[in-house]
Amino acid sequence: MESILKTQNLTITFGGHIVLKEINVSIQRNRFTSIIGPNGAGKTTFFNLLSGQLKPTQGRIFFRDQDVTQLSPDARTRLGIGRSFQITDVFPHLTVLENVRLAVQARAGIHFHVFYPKQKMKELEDKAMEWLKKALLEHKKNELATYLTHGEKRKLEIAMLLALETELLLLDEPTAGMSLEEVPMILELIQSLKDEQNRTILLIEHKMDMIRNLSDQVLVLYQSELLAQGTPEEIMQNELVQSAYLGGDFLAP
Ligand SMILES: Nc1ncnc2c1ncn2[C@@H]1O[C@H](COP(=O)(O)OP(=O)(O)OP(=O)(O)O)[C@@H](O)[C@H]1O
Repeated sequence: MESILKTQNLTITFGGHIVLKEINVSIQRNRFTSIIGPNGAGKTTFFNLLSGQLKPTQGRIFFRDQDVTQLSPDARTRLGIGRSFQITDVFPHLTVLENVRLAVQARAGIHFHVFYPKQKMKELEDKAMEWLKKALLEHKKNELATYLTHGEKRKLEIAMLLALETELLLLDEPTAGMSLEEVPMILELIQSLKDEQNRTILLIEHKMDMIRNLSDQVLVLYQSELLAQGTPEEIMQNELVQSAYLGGDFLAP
């Protein structure tokens, strides 16, 4: 199995407090990998290191065998590491389509001009519509982003991420803060991305039951360390994982 991303002894400390300690993982190309663990385990920090928002205290990150440890977030996006946008990155007073079009423009490296040729603008919008369709949000294309429900905003973030056309997608708890009715639509979207089998997806999630059917591989972070990695079945049966979560709802079906 071909690996697309590797970390080597990845470690970060904040003011003497170790948040991640010597994390060694290998992420398989075109596979779906979930990262689970309790609050404060270091999951988001791990993503921040992969996307370049943070630099490690020690250790290295390799993407397609290239050492990217010191590269900026933009340089990593250009190489193919895409991090999901946060709701705060969305322009609230632009429409859904305009937000995605801006991501398409960013990907194409085109800056906005007042006299932008009409035909070119149409091409960008057509491309943006493709991503909106994929994110199951085309019916909201003319809605101002500010009026979307929380779940729809998360779908918009994913549409903007898809518009960057990166090979690796980093999704940080896309269902966080959603109402129960909204969760299935995001799971459906993630499942459809997985079904295309041409992307490598890394997903952070709190609960095992959410990702059991989606994941090829699961990484468990616990108290700053990689506690276990394996298939969902292996993780469910792993004694270390079971004892770490004894009494918690983490392994609940
Ligand atoms: N920039 C920072 N400065 C200081 N401490 C930080 C910083 N970023 C994260 N931490 C600390 O690192 C630890 C891990 O945080 P992180 O957000 O990565 O955990 P998490 O597993 O994503 O948790 P959650 O599931 O609650 O989102 C926490 O104790 C947090 O306070």
